[in-house]
Amino acid sequence: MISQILDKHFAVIVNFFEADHLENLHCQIQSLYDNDALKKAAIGKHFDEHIKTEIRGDYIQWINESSDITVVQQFFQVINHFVDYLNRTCFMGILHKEFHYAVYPKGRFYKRHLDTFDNDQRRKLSMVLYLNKIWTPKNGGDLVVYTQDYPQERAISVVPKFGRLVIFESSVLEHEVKPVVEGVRLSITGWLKVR
Ligand SMILES: O=C(O)CCC(=O)C(=O)O
Ligand SMILES: [Fe+2]
Repeated sequence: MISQILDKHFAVIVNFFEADHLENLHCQIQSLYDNDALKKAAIGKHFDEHIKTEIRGDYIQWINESSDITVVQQFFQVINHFVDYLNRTCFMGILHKEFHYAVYPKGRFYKRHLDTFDNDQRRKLSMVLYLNKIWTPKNGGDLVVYTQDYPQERAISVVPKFGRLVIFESSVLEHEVKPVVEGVRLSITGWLKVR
């Protein structure tokens, strides 16, 4: 997996989280959505930040390690273990992380973009964990990652199936979320950061 990230800047992993943990995370995000607890996502950083539904239409809620919700604590235990591993074996120097729940209702998308900002390059790895119980290509909402294969880029589509974890280099790979055709697309998205 690590060699895939280093070679191709990109990896798709299953079984990173245990089945009952995924189940609990699914219930948590579903109930937040059902209770209208998520906010429209913005674009940019600080003074640049604004909401633009024509670029990005998801609803989010940031989560953090000091949460008193057990499933969230467990989530960060797995992430911390992974960060330790990356820092020990690949000397990645990851010091910080940020994660949020994300929900894309029908018709919503996120146009092609990079996860780093002009005024902030600290994001090293992007991670997306999909939490849709039933999802087929007909539901839409594919993640499309644009690889930089010379001489022509390649578009790789990932169907956001339950339990899949996508990891890619934040400053290297442009990507987009295709419009959701049917259903509600649930995920946790986050970044491992240096400094
Ligand atoms: O949900 C996904 O598949 C990707 C989301 C994304 O690109 C982002 O939030 O920056
Ligand atoms: Fe992104």
